[in-house]
This record gives sequence, C-alpha cells and structure tokens, in this order.
Amino acid sequence: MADTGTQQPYQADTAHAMPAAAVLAAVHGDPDGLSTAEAAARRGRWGPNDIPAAAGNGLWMVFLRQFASPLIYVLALAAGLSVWLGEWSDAAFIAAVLLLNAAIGSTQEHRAERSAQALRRMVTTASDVVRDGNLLEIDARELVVGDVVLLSSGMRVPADVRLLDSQGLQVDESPLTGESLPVDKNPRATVPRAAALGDRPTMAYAGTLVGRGRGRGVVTATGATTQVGALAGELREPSSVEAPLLTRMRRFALVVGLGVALVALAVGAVETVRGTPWHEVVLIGVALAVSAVPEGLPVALTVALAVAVRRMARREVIVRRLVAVESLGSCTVVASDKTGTLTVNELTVTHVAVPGCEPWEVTGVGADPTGSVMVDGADADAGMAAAERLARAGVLCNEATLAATEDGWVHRGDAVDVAMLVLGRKLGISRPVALDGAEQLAAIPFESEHRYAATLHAADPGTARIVVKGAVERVRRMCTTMVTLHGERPIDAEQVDRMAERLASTGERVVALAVRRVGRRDGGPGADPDLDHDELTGMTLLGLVGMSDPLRPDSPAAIAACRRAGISVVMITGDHAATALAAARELGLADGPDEVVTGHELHTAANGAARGAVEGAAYGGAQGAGPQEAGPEGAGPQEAGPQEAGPEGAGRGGAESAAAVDALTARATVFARVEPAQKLDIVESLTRRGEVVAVTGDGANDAPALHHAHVGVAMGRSGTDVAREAAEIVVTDDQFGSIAAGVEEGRIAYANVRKVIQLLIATGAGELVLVLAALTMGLPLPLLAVQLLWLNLVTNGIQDVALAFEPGEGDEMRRRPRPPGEPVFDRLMVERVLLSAAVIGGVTVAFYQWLLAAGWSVEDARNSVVLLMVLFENVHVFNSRSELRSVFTHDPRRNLLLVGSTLLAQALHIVAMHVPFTQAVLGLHPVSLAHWATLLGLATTLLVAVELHKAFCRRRARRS
Ligand SMILES: Nc1ncnc2c1ncn2[C@@H]1O[C@H](COP(=O)(O)OP(=O)(O)OP(=O)(O)O)[C@@H](O)[C@H]1O
Repeated sequence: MADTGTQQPYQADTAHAMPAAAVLAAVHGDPDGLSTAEAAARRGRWGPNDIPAAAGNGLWMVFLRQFASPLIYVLALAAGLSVWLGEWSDAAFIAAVLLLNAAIGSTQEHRAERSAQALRRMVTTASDVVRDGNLLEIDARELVVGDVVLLSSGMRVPADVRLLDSQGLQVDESPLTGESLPVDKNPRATVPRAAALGDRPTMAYAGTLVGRGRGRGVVTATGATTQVGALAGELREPSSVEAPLLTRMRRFALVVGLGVALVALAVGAVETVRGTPWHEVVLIGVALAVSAVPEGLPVALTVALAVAVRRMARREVIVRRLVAVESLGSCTVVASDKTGTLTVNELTVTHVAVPGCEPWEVTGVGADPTGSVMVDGADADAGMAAAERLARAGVLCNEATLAATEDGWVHRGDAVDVAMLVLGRKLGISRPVALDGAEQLAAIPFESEHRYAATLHAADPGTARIVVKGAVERVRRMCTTMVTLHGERPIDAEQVDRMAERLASTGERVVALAVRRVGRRDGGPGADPDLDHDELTGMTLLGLVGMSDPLRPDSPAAIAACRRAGISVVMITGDHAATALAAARELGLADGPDEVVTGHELHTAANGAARGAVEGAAYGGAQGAGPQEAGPEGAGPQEAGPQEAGPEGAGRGGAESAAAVDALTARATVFARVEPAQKLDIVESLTRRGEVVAVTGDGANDAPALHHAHVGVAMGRSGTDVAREAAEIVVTDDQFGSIAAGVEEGRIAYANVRKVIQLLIATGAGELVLVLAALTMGLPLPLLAVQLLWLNLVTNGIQDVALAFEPGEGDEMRRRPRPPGEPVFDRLMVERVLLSAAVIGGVTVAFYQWLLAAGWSVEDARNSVVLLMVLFENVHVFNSRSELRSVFTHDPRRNLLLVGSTLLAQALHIVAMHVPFTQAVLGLHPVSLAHWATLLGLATTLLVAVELHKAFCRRRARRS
C-alpha cells in the first residue's frame, strides 16, 4: 500500500491563507470534481483516507491484564505457598492452570475486541463527493486530495477541506482545538498564514463536526497528512467501555477474594488450635481459596457478552458500547422517531392544495415521475397554473437530485425534496428547467430546528425571488398574502390551518410553499449575496402539498411485541400533531388526541408559564390537532421556541416545571412538532419517572438525547455521524423492528450471563461446603488444591462457556422488563445457589465419610469425590439452562455445543484417570463402570432438587 504521508505533492499547510481558486489549481482539482480515473490513480499513489489505527492493546498487554485480578492473586499465593512447602507438582499445576486460564482469557478478550471493532467498522462513514461532474456517495476512505466534497449538518468532516462555498456552515472543532463553541465558516474570509487552527474560517478539518448548514470544498489533505492525522490518536473510535455487569462481577470477585482470605485465616486459626501440623493448615487454606474462587467467571462472561454482540449484529443491531447489551434488555420505554424508523421515509406528494379549493389528488407513487395533478372544475386552467407555480417553487428550493438511469429513476437527498422533484417532473418541471433564468444565488438549508428551507434566485432584470418551503405554521407566519385561483388575497390564517389539518389528518406530512420578489442585490466585491432569516417576511403563500409516507410493514407487529414485553413505545416527531396521530393510530400506538403532546406544550410546561393553558390543552388547543398549537399569532414555538429554552429544559424551571413536564410525558404516546433539543427534555422526564429509556435519533442535534438515555439508538443508514457516535447501538437497517429484536437479544444475553454465573457460583460454593463440612467433621481434606483447580478450570471451564450459546427460551418478549438495578443475586439466584451448594456439598461429604468408614484409602476416596464432582457439574450445566423451565421440557438439540462440551468434559476426565502423567499430578485412577454408575446416580440428586425448586418457583411466580 502506498504511503499516505509525505508523498502527497501539495503542502496543505497554506491552504487556509490562499484563495479557493489557487488551492484548486494547486491540487490540480476542478470545481466539477475529479474524474473517476484520476481519483483512482491518486488513491493508488497516496493510499486511502485512513487515519492509521492506534497501536491499541497488544495481545501481550491483554495477556498480562489477565493476571490483574484478586482471584488470580489468591491462586498465585496458593502456588507460592505450595513451593514453600516443597509441593512442587501442586505449584507447577497451579502455575500451568493460571497460564492456561490467562491464555484462554486473553484470546477470548482479544477476539471479542477484534470482532467488536469489525462490527463497528460495518458502520462506515459515507462522504458526498463530486466525480465526473456527478454527485456520488462514497466511503470516506476513498477520498483523495483534489476531490470536491459536500458537507452537511451532522457530518464528521472526512478530510481536510478548503471551502469553496458555504451556507450557514458552523463546525464544532472541539475534537481538534478544544474550543467547545461552534465556529462559523466563511470561504471568502482573509486568513493570515500564521493563523491558529481555530482561526481559519476558510477550512474544515478532518474529524470536526458540522453542526449546521452546508458547505462545498476541495480536499487538501487525507489520512495521516490531515491535521488530526498529525495529532495521531486523538480522534480514535471509542474503545468499548466495559459492560457494567463485568464491573460488578469484578467487584464481586474482590469481595470473594477478601472473604476467602478471611475464612482461610479463621479456619487456619481453628486448625492450629486443634493441633493440625502447620503445613497441612497451609494446604487447607490453599484448597479453600481455590474452591471458593470462581476462576472461570471472567472468561465465561467475556464470551457470553461477545456471543450476544455477534447475535445482535445478525439482527441488524451493532453494539458500540457493551453496556447496551444489558440495558437494552431492561428498558421500559422505547422513544422512537417516526419518519424513517416507523415509516419507510419514501415520501410521495399525494395532494396539492391552493387556498380556496378542494385539495387536488396527485397520481403516481414513489420516485417514478409518472402521474399528474388531478385538477378539475371550471377553473381547471387556473388550477393547473397554480399547481405548476407551487411545484416550480418546490423544485427551486431543493437540495435533492433525481435522474433517469438505465435502472430506473435514482434519487439522492432529503425525502421531502425528492418528493418535490418528482412532483415537478410530473408537471414537466425538472430542476434545470426551473433554474433556467432563475439561477440560485443563496440559500438557507433545511434544519430540523427551524423547519423550513429558503433559497434566493435571480429573476427578471434587477430583481430576485425568495422561495420558502417548510412546515405550515412557520411559513404561514412569514406570509401576508396568499395565492387563490382568483388572484392574490390577504392571508387567511384560519383557512390555511384548516387546509393543513385536513391533509394532516390522513397522516400526510404537510409542507407549505411561499415566494417573494425582492430587489436584485450583489454580495459586494468578491462575495455572493446572502439570505437572512429576517428577510423571510411579507411573502405570498402559494399553497400546500401533502405527502404520504407508508408505514414499515413490520412496525405494528414490532410495537405490539414491545408492549407484550412490558415496554411502552412512544413516538417523537417533528411532524404536525394530526399527521403524527394518524400514523400512531395506524400503528396501534395511540387512540385519541389526549395521547398527543406537542413541542409547544412541552415548552410551556418546562418554562412554568401559562400553566393553565397546558392543563387544559391536551392537544395543542381546544379544537384538537391543528396548527393552533402555535397559540395566538406570534406566540408560537418560533417566537418562544425551545431553542431559547436551552438544553436544560425542564430542569431550569425547578421542581414545579419538572412536574408539569412529567405530567405531560405520563400521558403521551405521541410527541409532535418536537424540536430535536426537546428530545432531551422528554428523555430526562421519562428517566425522572423511573423509566429505563431507549431513544432513537438520526440528526446532529439528537446527540444530547442519545447520550442521556440509558440506551441511545442511532440509525445506521439515515443517521448522521454525530448521532452514530453518540449512541450505544446502531441499527443498520433503520427499522423499528430491529430495535425490538435488539431488546429480545439483550434479554437473552442477560439471562445467559445469569445462567453462567449461577453455574459457576453454585459449583464453587458446593466445593466450599464440602471442604468446610469435612473439616468440621474432622475428616481429611476431601479434595486437593490441584483437584479443585482441575474441576473449576478444566472440566467446568469447558462446559460453562457453552451456556453463553443458549438460544432464547422463547418467552423473553412475554416477560416484564427486569427492574433496573436489580442485583444479579436476586432471591431466586440466592436460593438456587444455596440449594445446589448444599446438595453438592452435603451428598459428597456424606459419601466421602461413608467411603472412609468403609475402609477406602484417602487417595481412593478423593478419586471418587473428584469424579462425583465432575458428574455434579455435568448435571448442573443442564439444570442451569433455564431458571424456571424443567430440564425435561428443554430440547438438548437446541444447544448441541452444550451437549458436546459436557461429553468432552466427561471424556477428558476419563482420559485423565488413565494417563500416567495426569494420574500422578492429579492423584486420579480409573474406576469400574458400576462405581461410575453409582456416582452418576448420586449426582442426579442435584437434578431432583433443582427440578423441585423450579416447580416451587414457577408456582410462586404464578401466584405473584
Ligand atoms: N426538506 C424539507 N424542506 C422543508 N421543510 C421540511 C423538510 N423536511 C421536513 N420539513 C418540514 O419540517 C417538519 C419537521 O420535519 P423533520 O424532518 O424535522 O421531522 P423529524 O423530527 O425528523 O421527523 P421524525 O422524527 O418523524 O423523523 C415537517 O413536518 C415538514 O413540514
């Protein structure tokens, strides 16, 4: 692979101080982009646009880390003591097992980390680039110096870019400069050569985040030669933070380690007083330590989580932080976006409405522009002219592309814009046709927070025209007049609102269009004219369009599945309340307007103002869904919008406003006309009310909500880089159904983790009971330290991991969510562990005593005890497949790995009983088949006991 560094021919260092044209010339670029061939040649020469990967934790570091555990310290101490006592074979065996354990642990951990990284890479960063004059979306790694790229809000800048033009572009450069406020960009600014990185408005640097606006620029540096590449390592993808469950288990191990030390000391003291020789006291202490320490737990948990991550990936859910595996299973509310998550986000204009007329139907579906506007009545010609004016405006104020190819019509860009282009084509107005003589001079790009887009176009000599497209309440308030079939009239707000509500009540997304003629202006020497939000007044409303967006076919079923699983689903959308309610009804989410809360209501509640209005207004005003939500003229969310409310939202108004917001979130299943910043208020309120919240997001401003929720879910396809990086999980197909699948997998994973923990702790505790009971009864040690290690790490170690591969029990989505913060050791777990330990320890010690009493030598008796313990482990792994279900209703074929590993554990022990080396080290020898069968019979007592406990627990669960 070519060196990405120094061979690039162009010194990017000075691009910020050079005029854009000079930079283009220096990189041998072209405003229309490079040719594909040239880009390929450059990529071949200079390599991909990759920041070299961090050295990361090498396998050696991971290996050494395996020894940093209190459990291992206890074992290491045991090995040391064995050396001191001259028990060389014990010491060597403990050391060998420790090494083996560390080797298995580190390969597992390394593999898990590698596959997690590979999964994260599946979510690649795409980049909009102009090649051969066409706009394409490519993997950002394919970019080369000289490429012309487009930047838009929510995007991570893919390379160092000299801006050529921009519209309201603001970039968060904190990853590079530490400056937390977004920086305004201006390609025409004059920047001194010595300017610091943070003072270069002409540039956008790789790794920084576009907060708002649009930009176009030429790539000046890629990969290691970018500013961030030079910083090496500052901007790496986040290493996956340890799962809280693992942290809790580490803490648990620490407590066990300390507990073991104390018990060993106490037993040692008692034994010394009883006159036991000191070196035997030490051996007893070592055996106790080994029996009580769940050595296999860290490896088994790592595997269990890795299995869960892989399974989720198969169901389109990529886990970015391991915490999600656990929290997904316990979430009680899923707050989902509507467009694109519950619906397919393929908008088709189905109605065109001009004030004073019935809405006209538009025929045709999707991106294929065959169809027409069905204008009828006496004024058909005037109607058609009005429809064409409206469509032309929608085509002009537009950022999307639509083109005919051999494979049919292909489109790029925002779904609303694509739908407008299709409408235009149906009326014979393509974008080139619309732009003929109406060149675009400036633009305010669409951002969710202001809900409209505007463009400025050249018009008749000396004039220009502003075109606005956006949400009805916003655009209507910019207008003083409206077009009717009988000429321009003063705007009739009520009539417009009625028209909008009529379209929205069938679930259509409604967009209004307006125009205004202004004087032609120049942007001053060397600069383009600007368009400002303040200029959007005195406009003429051209009419409304209604767009349909079909539901995803699996959304209703997935919502129903969540409900059965005790999870409430709420919809959060920027759409009109009536649009949202219609969709929610179809999804089976909401029944009536009282379940809808608007962003305006939230804002009012959060600010503690107009409380009375909030209490009375369930649905944005007395008359149901409608743009009335904006309240009296001029008092709508625009003027008193949540932008001013700041991200603290409810917090700022104190307890009273928090309570008001909570009252709203308690009854709402639909949040409409919500601004991205308000998502955070909703998440905070739900959290305050004790819910465990999963929230979806795609835009740049969704990041705070994604961060704050227990589980942030970003959309892999439509989501911005910013949203994806803020989220714990990424849903690669954007579908709500995959979130439900993720919840199910999360629950299965948590259940499997519990199964593994139960198995290991119960068998460990059984050994402890055995050793303590034998000592209390004055019997010699029933198991040697090496035998205990063999049991814990080899025979059990082989089979416990297979529990992590248990498929779901099938009822995961019919159970209530696990209470958050519920300890792993809940009542059932404690009972099961104590019962199993009592049976294992009790039966074995009784048998051991009987053997000794029958005249067996201690060595022979120990040999039987070890085999009995292996059989207990084999039985208990099947017991552990389900907490409540009988082993006899659980088809073993569903986890053949478990069957295989149990047989392997048994086979390995049989081999160890026959091979001289292991015979010598472990003190083992073969037994007769009849004796083996007797031991198996004894081991089935555990099966009976656990079956009885399961039946008891099932009854208890039914009763509660
Ligand atoms: N490209 C656009 N140009 C102009 N107006 C738009 C555009 N897209 C959406 N709108 C208007 O802004 C409103 C809010 O849209 P937005 O895309 O912000 O919703 P959203 O919150 O992303 O929706 P959801 O949460 O359902 O995905 C829409 O109802 C529509 O009226």
